[in-house]
This record gives sequence, C-alpha cells and structure tokens, in this order.
Amino acid sequence: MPVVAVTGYLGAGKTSLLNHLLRCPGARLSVVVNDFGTLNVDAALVAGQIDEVAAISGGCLCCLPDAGGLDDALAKLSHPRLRLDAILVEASGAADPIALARLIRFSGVERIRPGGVVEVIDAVEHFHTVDTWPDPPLRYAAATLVVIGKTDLLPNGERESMIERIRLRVRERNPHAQLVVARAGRIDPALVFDTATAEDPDDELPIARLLRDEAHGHREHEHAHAASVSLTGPVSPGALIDLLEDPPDGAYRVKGRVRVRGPKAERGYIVNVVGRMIHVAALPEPPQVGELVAIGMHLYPALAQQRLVAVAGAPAERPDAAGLRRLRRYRRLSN
Ligand SMILES: Nc1nc2c(ncn2[C@@H]2O[C@H](COP(=O)(O)OP(=O)(O)OP(=O)(O)O)[C@@H](O)[C@H]2O)c(=O)[nH]1
Repeated sequence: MPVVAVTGYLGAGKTSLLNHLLRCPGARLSVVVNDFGTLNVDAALVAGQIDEVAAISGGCLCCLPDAGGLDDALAKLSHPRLRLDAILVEASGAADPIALARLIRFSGVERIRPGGVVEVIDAVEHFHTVDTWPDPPLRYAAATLVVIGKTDLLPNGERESMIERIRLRVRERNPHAQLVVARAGRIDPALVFDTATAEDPDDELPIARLLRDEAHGHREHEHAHAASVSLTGPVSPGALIDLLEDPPDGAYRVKGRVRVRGPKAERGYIVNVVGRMIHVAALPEPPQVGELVAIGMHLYPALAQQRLVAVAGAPAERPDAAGLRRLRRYRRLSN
C-alpha cells in the first residue's frame, strides 16, 4: 500500500488537497493527521469523510519520540482487512519533509511502500515564508510532486512569472520533482494512488458523493496523461530496470505487474516508481498477463508508449543473470 506524505508550510493548502483526494470516486483512503496542540483541528476537518483515520497530536511527527507512533498507525491502517487504496500522511506545517520521507522509507511496517512526497506551495506567501534565503530550501529535495496553489489570488500580470520563479527554485534543488499548478489542491488523484474500483464502494456511507455534490462546479482538475502496455509474455529484467531507473520523459509514476524468467522458474513482481523511488515486491504467482503503465502531468503518451512497447518486446525467453541481479537488488532494498 502506498504511503503518501502531504507536506507544506502552515496554511499552504494541505488539508484542501487532502479533502479533494478524499472526494475521489471509488477511493478508499486512510489518513494520518499530525497537528500541534492537543486539539487536532485537521483531524476534525477530515474526519467523517474518510475510511480510516489516525491522529497524532502533541508535536511534530518527525520530532516526537518514536515518531509519535507513526509505525503503529501505518501497521493498523495497512491491514489487508481494511482493503484501502492508500494511506495519506498529512504532516503539520512545521514538519521536516526530508525526515518524514525517511520515516516512511525506513518504516518497519511490511505491507507499505513510499508513495511519494506531495509538497503544497502557497504561491502568494511562498517567498515571504518558505523560500527566503539565497539557497533554495532543503525541503524541495524531498518532494516528488510540487503542487503550486493559490495562484488565483495573484494579480493577473504576476501569475505566470511567480509560477516560473517557484519552478526555477525547485528545479535548482530538485531536478526530478514534478510540478503542477492546482487551485485548492485539485490535482488528478491518478497521480497519487490507484482506486480498486471507479465507483464509491457499496459498503460505505455516501459521504464522498455528498461532498462532491456540495463542491459541484469547483471540482474540475487538469488530467494526467497515461501510457500503458499489456504483457503477454515474460519481460527482460534488464530492460525493465532500465525503464524504472530512467522513466519516460514527464512520467511521475510507473507501475507494473510483470513475469520474469529465472534460472529455474518464472516469478512475478510488482514494480512501482514514484519520482525517483523504485519499489519492487514479489508476487505469490507470476501473472498470466501483466502490464506496465506510466502516468504524469507532462507525459507525452506516444513517446512513453514507445518506451513501454520496447520493454515488452525486449528478448526475455532466456534468463538474464545480470538483469535478475539488478531486479533482486531493488527487491532487497524495498524490504
Ligand atoms: N483562493 C485559494 N484559497 C486556497 C487555495 N488552497 C487553499 N486555500 C485556502 O487556504 C486556507 C488554508 O488552507 P488549508 O488547506 O487549511 O491549509 P493547510 O496547509 O492544511 O493549513 P495548516 O494545517 O494550518 O498548516 C483555507 O482557507 C483554504 O480554503 C487556493 O488554491 N486558492
């Protein structure tokens, strides 16, 4: 299960983004909210429209002893019985995204994988609060997706130049983060998680639907692009790892279910790339038909498709020892 960190300075728009994702049709999400003080305001804001919630109060997640019980919350929320699509961790505005990304990356909880760090930026206040030094802030380095919000509050003549200014500063620190401009966090949920079904689950109260109706007319968002290929045979592990290490231009996520020929038998794997983070897990059975998918706001679907088709077509009938070593290494690092 992907664990997605939602970070950003105080008031940047994290809760707005979270609420937007929670309204996504079919999404079964859990949220860990972290707030200062004993009263968790953000938890109150998201509670009721959510499948599972855990609140960590009393200090900043990454500074609390034992990370405030984050691992316990992740273990509980990732239980297969809950059949959730993703866990979102909303950090307090004071949290250090690098420390939080590390907590998730090195968590001892078995069923989770890092699902990216979504950094929300308030375009109006950014250069008065977060980015005030000559060097770009270190927090940019942790981000896989930067969501620039509140651009609607900027005067018309300044909007594009401010977006560009933020883009250049982020790029200086982190050439790989994907940037998207979105009002009130309205990003395409496909960037962040997959839903098991396209519709709201039958066994759930119709809260997401009611909230969507309420937000009617304000919930459009720019759509991400995707390219995919289905895999009827085994893939070459070398070609696969080449793709994961160097995803198609503009891809934010690459995911796949693949069959790979080993020295004795075929094995199945699930692969995920978010930003530059590669995660490989073994499947109990090799899939009969697998697939590879690339998703991104700035993806060129035709070019991405060519890359995926090339992986599907790379010779894979004979075991490739060097490719298998690379695949297994990523699998070990993902544990
Ligand atoms: N006009 C406008 N308002 C926004 C946008 N994004 C967020 N807001 C507003 O900004 C305020 C703060 O947003 P929140 O989503 O609560 O921000 P937060 O980062 O969760 O805040 P803290 O939890 O206090 O750190 C709210 O009043 C939002 O409605 C945007 O893109 N445009």
